[in-house]
Amino acid sequence: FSSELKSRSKLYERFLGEGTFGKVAKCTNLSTNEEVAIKIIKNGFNDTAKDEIKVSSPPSLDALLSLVLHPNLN
Ligand SMILES: Nc1ncnc2c1ncn2[C@@H]1O[C@H](COP(=O)(O)OP(=O)(O)OP(=O)(O)O)[C@@H](O)[C@H]1O
Repeated sequence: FSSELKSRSKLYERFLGEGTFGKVAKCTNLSTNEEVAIKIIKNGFNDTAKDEIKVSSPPSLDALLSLVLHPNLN
């Protein structure tokens, strides 16, 4: 997959690991020099990947407070 990553201006550096849904590679964004981990999702796991992106987005302060202050919790 390294040629595809290069074409998106990311430099593939090394393989980091493999999970159930895909492989993870360490890359550098050549326009910002930022180091990133890129997960290449296996075919057939598109929906799972979308769920994972939702989970990794930080919740808002309001969302966290609504959990802490929920009337059913002591
Ligand atoms: N941001 C990261 N930095 C360094 N290594 C990472 C990073 N993300 C993933 N890895 C490596 O890639 C491996 C696979 O990650 P991935 O998220 O695909 O699977 P997992 O969460 O370990 O397991 P599963 O897919 O079963 O949930 C990890 O075990 C880890 O070694």
